[in-house]
Amino acid sequence: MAVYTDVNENELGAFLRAYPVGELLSYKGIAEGTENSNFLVHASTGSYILTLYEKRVDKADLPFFLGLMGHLARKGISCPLPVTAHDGTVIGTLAGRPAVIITFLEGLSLRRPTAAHCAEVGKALASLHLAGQDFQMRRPNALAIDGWRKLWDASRGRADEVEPGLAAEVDADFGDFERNWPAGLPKGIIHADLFPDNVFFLGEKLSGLIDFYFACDDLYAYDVATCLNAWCFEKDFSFNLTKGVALLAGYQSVRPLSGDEKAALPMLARGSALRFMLTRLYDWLTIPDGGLVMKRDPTEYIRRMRFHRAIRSPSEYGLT
Ligand SMILES: Nc1ncnc2c1ncn2[C@@H]1O[C@H](COP(=O)(O)OP(=O)(O)O)[C@@H](O)[C@H]1O
Ligand SMILES: N[C@@H](CCOP(=O)(O)O)C(=O)O
Repeated sequence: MAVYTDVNENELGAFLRAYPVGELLSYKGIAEGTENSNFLVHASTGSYILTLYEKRVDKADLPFFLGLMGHLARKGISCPLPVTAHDGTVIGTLAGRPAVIITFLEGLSLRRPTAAHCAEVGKALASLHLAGQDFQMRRPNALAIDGWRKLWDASRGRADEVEPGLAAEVDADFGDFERNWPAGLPKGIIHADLFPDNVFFLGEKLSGLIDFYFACDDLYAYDVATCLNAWCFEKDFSFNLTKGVALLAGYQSVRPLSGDEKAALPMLARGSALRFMLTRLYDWLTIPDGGLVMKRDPTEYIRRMRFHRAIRSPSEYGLT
């Protein structure tokens, strides 16, 4: 459920008059998504997405996220383009929330991606990394190790309720990450949340990337590791090597990974699994059942953490 704030027809009609989108024809709330309220808007010039930013997005980050989407769209990445209002601004106010209009992308997100889809995602991720290289704004990753530590401090006391032994397991992991997190690898703009719900396809062809609200500066190979976690595991938590081979080959057909990046993949994939386990665990323990925020199962990412801990060589992900 992702309509936390309701919008009435009159206020939306007035809001839209500030943008070059024509007259409001119809609109409806979009159930998918987690963080913000989203609406599909039909106006006389076409379809748009209206996003109202809710409290978990830091308003100070909006110029970075929206500037990045504009930059990537202009460089040929298929992602939403924020619409500029008649007065030259992009961010307006609607129903008391910061609000924007972005272009609508055609396509569907997939519940069961195939290896062919994984190859497309790998290519798109590498193209995004290259296209972001000359983006001028910077945003440190709020969910790097220090951010993980804050989430863990808030959740550790109840972690064993979710999985007995989890507190000790994650404590040991933190020691490892703090000593061995890779330094000196290529970095730049990363998406940081390129999960299947944020990628659209038309058949086997990738048609768009959305949801740049975790984008930041971090290691490119960390973004690759996040995609391995999000795209290449099956429902039974087994790693699908065919999908790993496809995703990594797709990525490397656009941006080859260095030897150091390849060697770091097991540590990065473990770290990324911990990062998503922690945000899920925090939500699981702090958000009341029946609330508006959709809670995701942290144990799916505990399984991935264990898988990566047992990896002996990056070739086990499908690197050749
Ligand atoms: N530019 C877009 N074009 C088409 N649909 C979109 C677009 N942006 C968002 N959506 C729809 O809105 C949903 C939620 O968007 P998302 O950015 O993932 O929200 P949240 O940040 O709240 O998770 C998506 O799953 C998709 O259905
Ligand atoms: N991809 C994250 C949750 C973030 O949700 P999104 O709707 O903003 O992509 C996870 O799976 O934990």
